[in-house]
Amino acid sequence: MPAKIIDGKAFAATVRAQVAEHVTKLKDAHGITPGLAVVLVGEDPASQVYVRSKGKQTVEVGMKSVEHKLDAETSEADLLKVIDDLNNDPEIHGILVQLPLPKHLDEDLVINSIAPEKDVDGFHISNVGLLGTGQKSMVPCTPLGCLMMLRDHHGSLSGLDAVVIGRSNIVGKPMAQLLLGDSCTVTIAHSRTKDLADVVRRADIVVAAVGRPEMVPGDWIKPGATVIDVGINRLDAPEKGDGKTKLVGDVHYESCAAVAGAITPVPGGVGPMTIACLLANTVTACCRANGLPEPEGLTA
Ligand SMILES: Nc1nc(=O)c2c([nH]1)NC[C@@H]1CN(c3ccc(C(=O)N[C@@H](CCC(=O)O)C(=O)O)cc3)C=[N+]21
Ligand SMILES: [Mg+2]
Repeated sequence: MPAKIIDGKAFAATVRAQVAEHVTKLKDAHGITPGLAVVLVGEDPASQVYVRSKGKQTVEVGMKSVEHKLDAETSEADLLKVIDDLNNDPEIHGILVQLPLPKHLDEDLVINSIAPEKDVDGFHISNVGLLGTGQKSMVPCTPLGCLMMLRDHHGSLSGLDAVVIGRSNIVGKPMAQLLLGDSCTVTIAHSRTKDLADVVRRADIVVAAVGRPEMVPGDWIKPGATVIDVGINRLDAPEKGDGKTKLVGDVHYESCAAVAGAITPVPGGVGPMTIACLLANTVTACCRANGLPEPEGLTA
């Protein structure tokens, strides 16, 4: 039986609708508009496209969107000043500094200068520690989106074998924490893992987040397993015409879809859920800042 395709694009639309509903409530009952600030340093074209689509979706759900575009040579002190102003701005509930930053900036220092309660990426060391100890935190958007899709598909994740391929602070490690929180048996695999194929073959849930195009073949997948593909890799696609490109994930879609029970496509899987969860985190942060009840089902 071919895999069920988990439609992240459609799922993200339902998450945004829930966010929009909560935003309306905050405005009508309390006169509060959640605000999200995105800080982009440098002119990377891919980042600019991505930041624009975040800004557009932020406005569509009724929130305030602020963009700070700083040039590539911005000093660390100037960037920290922008962040400090946003930390102290009562109309801003969420702050995202687009990564990666230009080399001369200390990424850890910059991220840890964001007020933890406004850190809608969930990358601040306080949020990492809170998540790791099962306390209320801001949860990184990509793993949160993956968790929502997994819970929706499986109901309970309790007791399932999960293998996360990739150990980044942005996806792999927080994903493992969330799966552990839902009582999975979790393995984090990476480029040095011995017998990766055999490790992956045990998994009921495979989350691929390595950034290597199509590296997971179908014969690594246990029949019926759920495959969550976090990779977004742009490759040349001469077969589509001169200079054309295509997006592929970290799993080889055709062969994995033939054995998996369910799979997320690229594009239209994890990517749209990441942005939807950014909006969800911003509403959550706004509610916490104002001592109001949080939206249900939009946090871990
Ligand atoms: N502080 C920070 N937080 C981030 O969350 C963050 C970041 N920096 N830097 C860059 C990456 C990248 N990222 C994406 C999110 C959604 C799509 C997305 O929606 N992709 C569409 C396809 C878009 C296309 O066609 O290119 C999809 O998968 O269907 C892509 C990429 C968030 N990032
Ligand atoms: Mg890494």
